[in-house]
Amino acid sequence: MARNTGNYTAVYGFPESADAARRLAQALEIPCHIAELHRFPDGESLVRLPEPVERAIVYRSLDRPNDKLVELTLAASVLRRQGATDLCLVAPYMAYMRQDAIFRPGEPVSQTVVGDWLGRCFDRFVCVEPHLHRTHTLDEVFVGRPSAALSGGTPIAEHLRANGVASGTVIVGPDEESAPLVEAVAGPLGLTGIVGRKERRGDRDVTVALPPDAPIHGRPVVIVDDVISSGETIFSCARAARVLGASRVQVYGVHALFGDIVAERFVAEGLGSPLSCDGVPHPSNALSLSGLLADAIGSLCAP
Ligand SMILES: O=P(O)(O)OC[C@H]1O[C@@H](O)[C@H](O)[C@@H]1O
Repeated sequence: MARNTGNYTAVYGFPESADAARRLAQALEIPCHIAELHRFPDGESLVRLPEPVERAIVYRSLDRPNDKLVELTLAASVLRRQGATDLCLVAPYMAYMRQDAIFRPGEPVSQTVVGDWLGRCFDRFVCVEPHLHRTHTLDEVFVGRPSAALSGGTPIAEHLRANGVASGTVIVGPDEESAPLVEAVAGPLGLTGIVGRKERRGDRDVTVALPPDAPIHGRPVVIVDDVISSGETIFSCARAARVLGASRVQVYGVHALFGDIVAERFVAEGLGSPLSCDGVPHPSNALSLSGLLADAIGSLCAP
């Protein structure tokens, strides 16, 4: 049976994530066009999207977001001018979600600012693990716009199943906020899931404590988290798992935001390479989100 495309007739991608945009278009069986980007010597961007359609999916994650936000705004403007009546932004990684409150006087609520901004450009939104903590749903971010916040747990559970996960494996999340992801991985596989307690004192100053009675001794541990950035959360969590006697530690991060120096730390910490989803292009990408995203687009636009 043909997949429900939500009546969207094309996916528009951007050069840095062209392959993932094409995979989504392929899953939906619709064409994919890649935007032409030009960077002027003064740093301004120009976006060209020559193929007009009425209902368009725009695919782009907002890692390293500042230029991308402007370019998405320009892209939406081009598509509207060319007659688009419905624009769905598929941004597997949505930026500025972590500043969802004023933590110190004088700060903005960046999540609200960016939500309002993109809500003026796009009609619908699909994101994966959008770091909704104090804000509980994407409806509060993109007010009045239909949206879907997808769990990265399904592709991780599928990957573990396909690779023959050992029955005694324990799925570990570093903090209470990772509990839904842990459950989405452990539940379908019938595995035990536990979460730790994280204390963050600075960007790279993090300690994760696991419950001392966690049933980890002699068992393989899989740590799962929504984002890996400095890696400190994972490193601390992995150390805690080893102190409790984990027989081996494997790591999955939904969104890999780290560079080479952090990748080397993974090796130095004896963790091997973490695996990530392809929402943010990264050498650790091993899990495709295309099927999950394609299914969500159909449901988001179901009559
Ligand atoms: O510790 P690093 O990798 O810098 O940051 C990632 C962590 O910080 C949190 O916001 C994320 O949910 C994740 O647990």
